[in-house]
Amino acid sequence: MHKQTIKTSTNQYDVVVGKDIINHIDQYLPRKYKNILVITDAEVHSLYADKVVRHLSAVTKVHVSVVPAGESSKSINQYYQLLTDAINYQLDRKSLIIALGGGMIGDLAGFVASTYMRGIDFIQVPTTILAHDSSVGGKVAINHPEGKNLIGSFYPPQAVLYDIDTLHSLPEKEIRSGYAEVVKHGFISNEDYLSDILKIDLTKALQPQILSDHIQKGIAVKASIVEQDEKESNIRKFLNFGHTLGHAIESELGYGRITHGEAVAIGMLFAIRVSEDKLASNLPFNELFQWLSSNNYPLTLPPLSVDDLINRMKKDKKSENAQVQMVLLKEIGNPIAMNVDDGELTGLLEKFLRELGS
Ligand SMILES: O=C(O)C(=O)C[C@@H](O)[C@H](O)[C@H](O)COP(=O)(O)O
Repeated sequence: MHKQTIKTSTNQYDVVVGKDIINHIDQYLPRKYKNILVITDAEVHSLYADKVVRHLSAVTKVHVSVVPAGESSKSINQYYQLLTDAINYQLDRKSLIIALGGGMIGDLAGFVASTYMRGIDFIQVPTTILAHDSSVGGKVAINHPEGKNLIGSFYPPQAVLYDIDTLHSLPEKEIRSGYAEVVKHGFISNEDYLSDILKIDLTKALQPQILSDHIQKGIAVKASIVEQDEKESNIRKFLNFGHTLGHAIESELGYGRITHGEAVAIGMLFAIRVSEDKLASNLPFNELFQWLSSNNYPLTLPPLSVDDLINRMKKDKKSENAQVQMVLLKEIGNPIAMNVDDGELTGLLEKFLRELGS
């Protein structure tokens, strides 16, 4: 078992990564909670919810709310329904919400916890590779049809309990989605970590030791950034590498048409092309492209309007005065957040989409 404590200027919590955590979840939770709501999705529910409930109901009252799997559940309607559940289950300020699932569940349940009665405790129990990123750092949110994560808050969990046994039942699409964020952590931190990641073949069974090592390194990269800049006034933006176009693609296509990680993968390729153009950076575009393509990431998109994508990018949270800001790389491990003006962006995006054959 590996434990990392995240310490920011305002709070502190542990991220525990290990095996067989779900089967002993009662031992990881403080006894003080008398009423717990587990929020999960239909797929995770069928795999793990019974276990969680069985282990917790011996010590406390437990309710379960299940939402449909997929990004489209990060909606205002689903959020409202969960608040209604919390009221009906008589959760009070001393109650706990457990987010059992991937990034969508962590974001949605965390946002419910951050707003119900002005904020109650929540714990992240991630079950996907992607959640090594989303469960750490306290960003919680739901989507607006106009843009990803536009409604949200910074609301750190009380703990992250990451049972890596859950990762071995993931469908390929989920493995791809999660690994895009692992690759992102490699690009913004260091060359050795990145080249290690790009050696892995996602189409074959992942070796538990390698997977766990990649995840722990990703969490460490994220932790060190979040500890210095929890509210994203500066270096936390670097964690958004690949997300400016990635989020625009997700919302433009309609949430759930492409996974978050698959969209971020395309976004990282674009950010590399922009870095080459604006910073004359020498980055492994071809190597990343090859790796993505041999691991079956979708790299062509249905026809999308460049103007519409740019309008979406302007709604990104990094934008100021309707100016698109992107995270670029001077080199691997050396990111920078830069404004890119509309004219330049149009030309670069048209060229990039042609290059992808979209
Ligand atoms: O934690 C962060 O900060 C990140 O940017 C990590 C991203 O991978 C994650 O998808 C995050 O939720 C995106 O944040 P947003 O502020 O761009 O919505």
